[in-house]
Amino acid sequence: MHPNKTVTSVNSYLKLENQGSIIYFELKEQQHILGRDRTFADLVVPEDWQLVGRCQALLRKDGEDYRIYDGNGDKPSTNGLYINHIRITPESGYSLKNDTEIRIGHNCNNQVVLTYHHPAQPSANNTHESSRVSLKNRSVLLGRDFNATLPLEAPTVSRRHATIDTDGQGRYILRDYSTNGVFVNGQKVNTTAFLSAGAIIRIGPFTLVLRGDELQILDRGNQIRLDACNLVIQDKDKRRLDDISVPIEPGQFVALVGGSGAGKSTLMRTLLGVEQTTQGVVYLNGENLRNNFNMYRTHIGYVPQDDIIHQELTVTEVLTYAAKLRLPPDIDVTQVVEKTLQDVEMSHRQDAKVSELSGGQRKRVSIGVELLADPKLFFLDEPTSGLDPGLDKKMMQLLRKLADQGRTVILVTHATANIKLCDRVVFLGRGGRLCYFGPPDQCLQFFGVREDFADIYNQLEKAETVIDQANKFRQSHDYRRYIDNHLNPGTQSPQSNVVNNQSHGVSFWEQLNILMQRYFQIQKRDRVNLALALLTAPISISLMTFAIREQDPLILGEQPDPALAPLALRVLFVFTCAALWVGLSSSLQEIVKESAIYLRERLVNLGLFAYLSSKVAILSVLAVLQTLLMTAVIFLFFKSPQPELISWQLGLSITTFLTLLTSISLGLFVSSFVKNTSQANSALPLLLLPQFIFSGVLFKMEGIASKVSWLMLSRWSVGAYGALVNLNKLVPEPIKLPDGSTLSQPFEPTPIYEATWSNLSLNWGILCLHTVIYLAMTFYSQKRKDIF
Ligand SMILES: Nc1ncnc2c1ncn2[C@@H]1O[C@H](COP(=O)(O)OP(=O)(O)OP(=O)(O)O)[C@@H](O)[C@H]1O
Repeated sequence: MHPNKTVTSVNSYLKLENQGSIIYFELKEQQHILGRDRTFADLVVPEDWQLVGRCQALLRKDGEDYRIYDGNGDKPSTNGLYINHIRITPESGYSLKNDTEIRIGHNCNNQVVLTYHHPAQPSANNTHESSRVSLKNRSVLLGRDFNATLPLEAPTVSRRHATIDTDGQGRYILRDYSTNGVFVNGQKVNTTAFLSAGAIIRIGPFTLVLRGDELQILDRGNQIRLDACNLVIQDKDKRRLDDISVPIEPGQFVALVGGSGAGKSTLMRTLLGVEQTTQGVVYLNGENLRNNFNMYRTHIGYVPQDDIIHQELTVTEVLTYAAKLRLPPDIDVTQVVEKTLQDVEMSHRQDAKVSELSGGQRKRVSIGVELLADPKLFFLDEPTSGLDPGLDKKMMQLLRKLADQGRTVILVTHATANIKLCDRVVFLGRGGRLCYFGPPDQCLQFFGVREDFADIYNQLEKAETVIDQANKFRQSHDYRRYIDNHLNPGTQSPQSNVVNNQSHGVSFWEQLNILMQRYFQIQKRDRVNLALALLTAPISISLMTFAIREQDPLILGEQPDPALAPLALRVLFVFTCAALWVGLSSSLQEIVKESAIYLRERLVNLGLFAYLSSKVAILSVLAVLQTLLMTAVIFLFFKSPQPELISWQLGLSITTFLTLLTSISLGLFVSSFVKNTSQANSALPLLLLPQFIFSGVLFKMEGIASKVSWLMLSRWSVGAYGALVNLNKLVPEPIKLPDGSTLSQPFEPTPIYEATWSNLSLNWGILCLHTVIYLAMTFYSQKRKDIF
């Protein structure tokens, strides 16, 4: 049969489509071979259809229809045959029914679509969703909207995601209105893009192609296969992954197991695309994952070992904030959250605080957070660690259910009691060696073990045994059956070298608003901490009144008093110390305590600027409240001086607020680089003591010490308080002794406390400068954690 010829036969036939060119083949014989080489094939495609192998597929009559096998039915073809991204093998083949669509090659940018038709049979393809639309002389709307010309239903797609129109010169122009963006030929569209012939458009999980005047859905993204090919990670003196290849089909539930330190987490991070390999590539549906990470970041769910949820929020709040951050603003968040609660079987605990949940329930909520965007590829790092056997079983059953719904689920686990629920087991030995890949039952057989997986761990204790087992597996029939026959090395599509610049999805202001609301809620819920943050400084300052009793240290009395100025300085120093202390304690934990959540959200779409701004904004509000309480106590217990420059109330409030803000910024900076909360706690004395020593209050700053004191915010804070109070004026004139000498003053006037506008603004200005520098360093420190 010839290209584009009308089919009138009642016999079954194949339609092959390659980038818009179509060929038909009638099927009449008991057996056919499809390929590029006439010596093997009777259904011969043109030589320039390079994607089709010389012997691509074998078709054998099977009742009224045919069964198709990859390659020659014995050896697999290079580019493979795929049905819904699942590879058809040479051994078992696939039974064709009328309208079955099979793809040669699995990268949808570069594949031949083979459709089997049998006019006398009912259609096997019972989806009535529209998969193509004409662009001619019309404006086309793409999105979740009910009235969209081409409806694309997925949570990561906006209601009005994009439009395509014709410009005056007959070109098609795409306009992006979405939250999660549009990619054309792998490049993120910046508002508008012209579409060239054959352009590949990615919207959420959907892949579309422009063919002539028609837009076709190539792939709905509801199935993801993963091919890891020859992965090697070699550090200087150590191999962490040793030439690992594994094919993972859509809908499979796969466990990564092995002894401690074998490399399970490393392999998972590599499959997830966040670990750089020395050699080898991970392909998702045939595309290089790392090169296209930006396109896939919203389609991959990842539950790390640490919980990715805030303890202070309720289950519903956790899911609602996560949905608002990750999904388009036009989505019905309540509905999505309700469905997710049902999926993870947590509806009955929706109003409970996360801190009140059991370990297993917390894990379910973390899984729920990741399910919000309905990812088709799902990774979990030890989701059952710390759970009792009953909860372990329940968790594994939940993951099985998720895989049965069409998701590809990959987990690292040490608990093997329920591993039989998995479709595939990846057994790793020390040094990242692949000792087995295949179904769990056959894993036991392969290692000659009856029923306990623990016996395999014992077998693989010695390094030599691991090498022997890895070699044995590579030579085995299982390797050919479960790896060679299914693996697809993928194709490098022309647009695969995309710069992975982070797409922020939800806009900066929306993210800031959501993050501020969430952070405010968390602060509000932590009542004890909030009370301590607000009351510590006022209580400490009021206690000072017992120490100084009846004296009014900030007011110049009628009698010259040589002890007044040092006392005033000590009082002002306590104001500074109190502000410094509470500022640092309010902020030191704030980044490090949620680092697991930050890293996960950052990998999806969290904007760093929005994140830090939300911290600074809420902590500034806290600083305002702290300032109000501190100044109120100071007014209550200390007689107010009459400064010459600015009113005492205003000057005191500004200086206190700036001291708090600067110490908060310093605390955030430290919080951004310490490894855990106990390191953050230990850092507090280390931060405070130099501030005390180099403040210029306890010791006279000379030589190098005076330079160091410039770096101390305490020096500038006391300087500003001193200038306001006019500390120098409190020092009495030097007393002349009868012998003509002068009595040395206990406190010498210094320019640091000079009551001039220039001195006051210098002190305030440098406090602001410190704030800006600490925040910039925090930004940089957080940025360095970025994987891309
Ligand atoms: N970032 C890294 N840089 C260098 N070496 C690393 C890194 N992460 C892990 N390793 C090393 O790689 C090896 C594998 O570690 P990995 O955490 O993947 O093992 P695992 O099988 O997950 O162990 P466990 O079950 O104890 O969590 C270990 O020897 C570990 O010390």
